[in-house]
Amino acid sequence: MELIKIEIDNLKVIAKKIAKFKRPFVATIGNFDGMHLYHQKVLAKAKEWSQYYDLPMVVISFSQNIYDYLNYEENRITSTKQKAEYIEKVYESELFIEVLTNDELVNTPKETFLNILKETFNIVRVVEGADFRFGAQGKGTVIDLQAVFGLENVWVEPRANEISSTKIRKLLKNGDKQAANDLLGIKVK
Ligand SMILES: Cc1cc2nc3c(=O)[nH]c(=O)nc-3n(C[C@H](O)[C@H](O)[C@H](O)COP(=O)(O)O)c2cc1C
Ligand SMILES: Nc1ncnc2c1ncn2[C@@H]1O[C@H](COP(=O)(O)OP(=O)(O)OP(=O)(O)O)[C@@H](O)[C@H]1O
Repeated sequence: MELIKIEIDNLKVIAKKIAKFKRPFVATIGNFDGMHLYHQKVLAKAKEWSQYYDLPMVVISFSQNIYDYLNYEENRITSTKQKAEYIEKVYESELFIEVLTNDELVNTPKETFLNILKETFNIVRVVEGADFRFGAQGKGTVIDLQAVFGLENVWVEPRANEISSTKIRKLLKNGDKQAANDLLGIKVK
């Protein structure tokens, strides 16, 4: 698996780095902090589509959770290195992209982000949970993904409210490591 770190406003460099893959991608995008059970569900579906349609898989993540960036906080459970190792080992993804979280990313309108996914990354299928948000102020939703990629090319995993990275961070803050690790793919030591 290749790990590429990019900045969202450097499209020419991104295009150059992606060009060697030649074929369109199945993508999933998100923080995937901790790889909890529903992250695993989303990633497994992306893998399944990648195999079924014979397309390479790309996981797009961010150097920092945008919420943390905006609030000058650091609540990460898992490092990029741990995430990349897990995605390579368990899902054999061809590509892992880490987008630098900066003001340019946060202010990228949803239309621009969609255009980058389609034109620069050559993504044709996307897998996300129902509450996935993207673009400035988190205005983009899975409906926007469906409008651009086609209804049949976007898998929407129903939201299971009992599990989120936010809830797991709270468990860890309260010292309940066992309960957190029961939900996490990448265990906390
Ligand atoms: C280009 C881009 C810009 C974003 N801008 C914001 C933002 O301004 N405010 C915000 O709360 N979240 C923003 N988000 C983050 C999303 O709300 C979301 O946290 C992230 O994409 C992961 O998806 P999920 O946590 O909804 O599953 C942005 C995401 C992307 C990809
Ligand atoms: N409980 C869940 N049920 C279904 N899909 C989920 C669930 N949690 C995350 N996902 C999906 O996994 C992908 C990556 O999610 P991401 O890590 O960005 O957010 P998150 O786990 O909801 O984190 P947070 O709780 O910090 O918002 C997204 O498509 C998201 O919708």
